Amino acid sequence: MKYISTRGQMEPIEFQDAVMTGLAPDGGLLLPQELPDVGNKLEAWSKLSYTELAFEVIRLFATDIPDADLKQLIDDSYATFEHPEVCPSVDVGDFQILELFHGPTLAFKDVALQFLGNLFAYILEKRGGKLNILGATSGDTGSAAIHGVRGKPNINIFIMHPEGRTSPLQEKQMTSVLDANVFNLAVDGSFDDCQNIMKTTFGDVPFKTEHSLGSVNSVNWARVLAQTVYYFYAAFRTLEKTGASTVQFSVPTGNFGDILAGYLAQQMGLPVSKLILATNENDILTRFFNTGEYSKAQAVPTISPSMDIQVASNFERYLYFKVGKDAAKLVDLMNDFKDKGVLKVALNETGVVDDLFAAGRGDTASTLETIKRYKEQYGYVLDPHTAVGVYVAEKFRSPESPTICLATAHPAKFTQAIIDAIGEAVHHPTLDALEHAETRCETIANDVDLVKQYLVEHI
Ligand SMILES: Cc1ncc(COP(=O)(O)O)c(C=O)c1O
Ligand SMILES: N[C@@H](CCOP(=O)(O)O)C(=O)O
Repeated sequence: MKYISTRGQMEPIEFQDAVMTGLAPDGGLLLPQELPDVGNKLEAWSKLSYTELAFEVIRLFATDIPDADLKQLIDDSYATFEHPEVCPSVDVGDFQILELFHGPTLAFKDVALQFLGNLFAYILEKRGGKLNILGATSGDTGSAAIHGVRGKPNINIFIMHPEGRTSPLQEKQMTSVLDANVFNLAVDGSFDDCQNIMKTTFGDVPFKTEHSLGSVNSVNWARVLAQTVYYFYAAFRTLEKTGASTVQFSVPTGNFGDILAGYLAQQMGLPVSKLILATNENDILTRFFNTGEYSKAQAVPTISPSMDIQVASNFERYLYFKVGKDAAKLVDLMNDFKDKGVLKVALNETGVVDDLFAAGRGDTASTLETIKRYKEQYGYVLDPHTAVGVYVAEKFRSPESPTICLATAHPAKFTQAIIDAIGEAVHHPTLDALEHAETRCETIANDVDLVKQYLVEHI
């Protein structure tokens, strides 16, 4: 399996090169040349454990890693999860809640980043050399990535977060990791600013090459790939439980990485009838799927801070499929967005961009109300991001197709929102243990050159 850039200006490369490259040199995102059709494998796959399934899915894409090595990488990566099923689903009201928060940092990011951390170490051990990771986070990628690579030889990790715009516990999870290879930078700006600094730095190809920069964000193909696995796993559990022939997924969305993984699973043959895209007040993606217009806005802080994003990195991968894999058309659209702050696609005959998607937004009041209602009716506490997904899913219930709502983080990470919703905090021992932890973090202006200078001084 070889990888190409959405912008068409790169020779195809192998999986391990794709993992180390992160963002393509032409500024595009990497995708496999072809997606495999796995329709005839689904029945056999439905009987596998999570790690067995991860092996079968990932080996179709990681064709330059020997099977025995890949199996070991996967087993090591998911041994750190506290639930034996890795990503279990539970019945809550009308929905299946897919709990993706049983990894070390209590968010869905661990599913891919435990694997990616081990994959980086594996590739560096085989090839030699060093890797300097530059990442941007609105709260969860940062700590999951840091926990995936802390203390690993020949890897440094530099994570930028928007100062004061993550939850206090999310910040503590990152800044309390004191390993010498971990650097936290609090940027005076939004997550979009952090992501822009990251992509601009990667866009300076000589600088990126000289300093061996790599990516842990969903820019990295391996992130999206590892996330496709739980769509298959959860669909199998729900299909066998309900006897339905299709499922729908509701996904709280910011950078469009998680829902893209669902889209790819559907394109590969998983019977998904609908992908319900849910945003908070930062609703560029909801507006796009409902109107065909993807137009820039300033991100505002909300109680689901990890989704406070108005430029969605992986949207470019979806758009590439939407324009029929025509790189030139994709580049024109991305240039429109860069130059005019807006890009437009035509609506179909049913008046939407894509019948596979249904999109909606939840605001602060509806998020708090949903958390409260689910606690009162079902004794289940949703985190604020998951609550946005559940709230929007309620509008798109289907009698034939059961809905799986992705629970992307543990509620204990968002103390204030949970107190505001149900009047008391929920706890998790991993987070309680951080109460008196020492922290280390530097503040920095929203300035690409300053970040580059910081990298040069600390690599
Ligand atoms: C808890 C949580 N939910 C949802 C999201 C949105 O996921 P994505 O950015 O892949 O759309 C994020 C951030 O990525 C997150 O941390
Ligand atoms: N919500 C994310 C933002 C970064 O997304 P990624 O999927 O591209 O890493 C976060 O928690 O940092």
